Amino acid sequence: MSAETPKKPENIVIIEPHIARRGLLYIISSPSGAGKTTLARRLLAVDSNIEMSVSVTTRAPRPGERDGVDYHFVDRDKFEMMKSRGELLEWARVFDNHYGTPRALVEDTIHAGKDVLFDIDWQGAQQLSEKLPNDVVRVFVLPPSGGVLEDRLKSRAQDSAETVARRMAAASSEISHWPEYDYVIVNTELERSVAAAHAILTAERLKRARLLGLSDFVRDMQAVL
Ligand SMILES: Nc1ncnc2c1ncn2[C@@H]1O[C@H](COP(=O)(O)OP(=O)(O)OP(=O)(O)O)[C@@H](O)[C@H]1O
Ligand SMILES: Nc1nc2c(ncn2[C@@H]2O[C@H](COP(=O)(O)O)[C@@H](O)[C@H]2O)c(=O)[nH]1
Repeated sequence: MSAETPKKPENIVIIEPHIARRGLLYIISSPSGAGKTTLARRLLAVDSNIEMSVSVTTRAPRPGERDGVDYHFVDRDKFEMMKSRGELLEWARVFDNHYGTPRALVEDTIHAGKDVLFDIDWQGAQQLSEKLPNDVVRVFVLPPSGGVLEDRLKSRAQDSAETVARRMAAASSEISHWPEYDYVIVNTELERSVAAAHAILTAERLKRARLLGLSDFVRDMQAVL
């Protein structure tokens, strides 16, 4: 031990209580291009106890997108089959394509004691909120302005001019759903947005109603006081 390292007093025991907690479903929505995918990736990088829900979609892959990583790319028949078999927890048509959340990964992740992160639109957020009202945490991401939103869609350089125009035309209607969310992040500076998204996750994990093992923990403590 170096001279600078303070010595831990012998009579102090650091207790790290393991208190059982309900897993949460962390939903990020935004108008296309506001930055939710970027934010979601950064959140996964700073927190190892949350897993991404990889959606199925009938949309064609963008350059660089990988099947099974960014999405499960499926045709319309496969999508409909998954729907009819009850394999999707929620689904929606967005910009002429179909998107859905595979149920199995969400259930497996929750059972494994981890939280699940969703990059889904307002329709999906509504469906999950109806099915699991106590487990969802909903975050809406706004761009700093309409002009910045358009710049981001264009500078991403992965969609045609027509696609960018269609997404901009839908932006106002999508933004109108912000009051349905628990939190709103204006994504101006990415680092601040990542910090805000992580702060929300940390605080939501500490909510008393989610700490299933808290009563036992407190009772055991009181028993020896
Ligand atoms: N805070 C930020 N500052 C500058 N650029 C950003 C910021 N956040 C995201 N971007 C950039 O904006 C573009 C759009 O971001 P992203 O793809 O994450 O949006 P999205 O909301 O997931 O869009 P979509 O719904 O179409 O998938 C990307 O090029 C990304 O690098
Ligand atoms: N309801 C759902 N919406 C989803 C899902 N996966 C993605 N999305 C949303 O679709 C749009 C377009 O996404 P893009 O990758 O084509 O730009 C965007 O708002 C996503 O959040 C899903 O499983 N369910």
